[in-house]
Amino acid sequence: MSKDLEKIYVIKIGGNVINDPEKLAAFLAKVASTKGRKIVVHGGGKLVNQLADKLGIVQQMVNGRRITDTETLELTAMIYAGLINKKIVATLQANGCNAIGLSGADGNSILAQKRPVGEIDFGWVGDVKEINTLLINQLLSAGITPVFCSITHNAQGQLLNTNADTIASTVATALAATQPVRLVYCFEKKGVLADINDDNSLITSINPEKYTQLLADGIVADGMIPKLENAFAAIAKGVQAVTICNDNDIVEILENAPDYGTTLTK
Ligand SMILES: Nc1ncnc2c1ncn2[C@@H]1O[C@H](COP(=O)(O)OP(=O)(O)O)[C@@H](O)[C@H]1O
Ligand SMILES: CC(=O)N[C@@H](CCC(=O)OP(=O)(O)O)C(=O)O
Repeated sequence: MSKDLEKIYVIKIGGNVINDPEKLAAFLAKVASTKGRKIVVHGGGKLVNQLADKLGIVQQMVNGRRITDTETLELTAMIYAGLINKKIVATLQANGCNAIGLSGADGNSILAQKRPVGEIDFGWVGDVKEINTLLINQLLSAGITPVFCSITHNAQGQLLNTNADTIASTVATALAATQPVRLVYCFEKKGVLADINDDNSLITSINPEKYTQLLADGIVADGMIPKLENAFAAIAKGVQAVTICNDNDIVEILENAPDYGTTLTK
């Protein structure tokens, strides 16, 4: 891999920030101002929870992943691939960043397969099989920022719901085979915290051994579990750097300012 290649940033934004219009607008303005090749990834699980509640569709999460029945799949596709994706793209456009919104079906960008039924039947949840790096690289070369939502497809007409942290990790990993990639998970907290209620308890660095301990001690839970699993998978498969940080700090993180966020190490 040539060291001269310009780094690609894969930036994932979390559901709580998406649900706060002011925070989301401020974050996207910062992303738009970032020079170089970048990819945005989003889910929007919090908004789906709120709407499902209003519609009386009971939701169930297991290890941070949504059990996706047919009604839930339709709701998630409408919200992730529709409203949220288009709002993010429109806001990037308003900030002078030419972006294009994609589900995994668009341009066959992310091919997935339905998760096999094991101990738990996750329903229409997709595990990623293949990333169309050719298409992504063509878009990046044309100066366009791809914006991926967390809906994928199986190439047989079936949409699937895939965790957005997994999309970010697998896109970053696929691109890292040929060029340097930096993966940044942005959410509403300062990073991984030793005490979830204390923003001053930032854990600055985590390796797999420390993760095992944090998990056993119940310090990381819920949506932080798939985030960390995906972060470590990316590091193990060649992504240069992975950080979990606050949405407010994205510029500082991309400029490598010290003391921001949690850095993952091998
Ligand atoms: N140790 C921890 N530090 C920070 N957040 C944690 C921790 N353990 C669990 N969490 C939870 O993980 C959530 C992030 O995962 P998730 O709900 O999937 O959000 P996102 O949409 O940002 O991916 C945080 O909002 C927080 O409630
Ligand atoms: C299978 C699965 O769990 N899919 C996720 C996709 C959205 C997501 O990951 O959204 P956040 O990034 O906001 O958490 C879900 O429906 O919640």
